[in-house]
Amino acid sequence: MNEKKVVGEKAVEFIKDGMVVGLGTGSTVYYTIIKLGQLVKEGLLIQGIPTSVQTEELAKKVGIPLVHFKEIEQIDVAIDGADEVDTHLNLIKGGGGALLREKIIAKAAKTFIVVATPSKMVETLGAFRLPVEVVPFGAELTEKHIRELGCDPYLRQLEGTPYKTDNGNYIIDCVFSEISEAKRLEEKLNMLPGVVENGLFVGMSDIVISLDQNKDVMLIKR
Ligand SMILES: O=C(CO)[C@H](O)[C@H](O)COP(=O)(O)O
Repeated sequence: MNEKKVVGEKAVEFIKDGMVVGLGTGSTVYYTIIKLGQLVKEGLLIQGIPTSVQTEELAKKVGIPLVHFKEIEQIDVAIDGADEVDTHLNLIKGGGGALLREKIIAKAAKTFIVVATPSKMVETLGAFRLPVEVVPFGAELTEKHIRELGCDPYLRQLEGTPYKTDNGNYIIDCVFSEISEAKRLEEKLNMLPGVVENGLFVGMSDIVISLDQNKDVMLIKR
């Protein structure tokens, strides 16, 4: 069973004609986007807003019409994956480096749906390294300040050089053994000069689509 495909495709059931849809990034929401492309070919009328260059290219390839922020009044539904989902439906995101655009779009959406295989479901956030997007200027200093919040920070690398996001920034992946106060940490990180955004999504998810112990689709609502 392809779990990512099952949960990813389930999300399209929430999409109706006329909606503006935030399109997330990653290998789970990939299946949502492919399925939406099929439905568009069959006559579904939607407009998409991608959260990354990678998703923009995929959406164009499968024929989902895209729209710019200035042309819309609201985003009806945003669908995205996650790296961890806790029991309060708080998330760590950004494993694919798209956390800033993902958070902007999730925040703007009336309904934010997360597609997550059971391996992403955790009691407490923190086993996955928390991605923090920082501006390149003074990144060494920003990293030092992040370390002072109690984590081991690692500047993300790609082929021997610092990984760059679609926004031209760096990602610092932070090992916190356990994140007990996610909202407080989210705020503390974002108050540091040089930090653009971090991958904690607290109180943002409306629905999480996953699988139960029998591998049946499960909807968890806030
Ligand atoms: O936050 C993300 C990208 O920035 C992804 O949604 C997250 O990494 C999950 O990806 P995948 O579905 O490939 O496991």
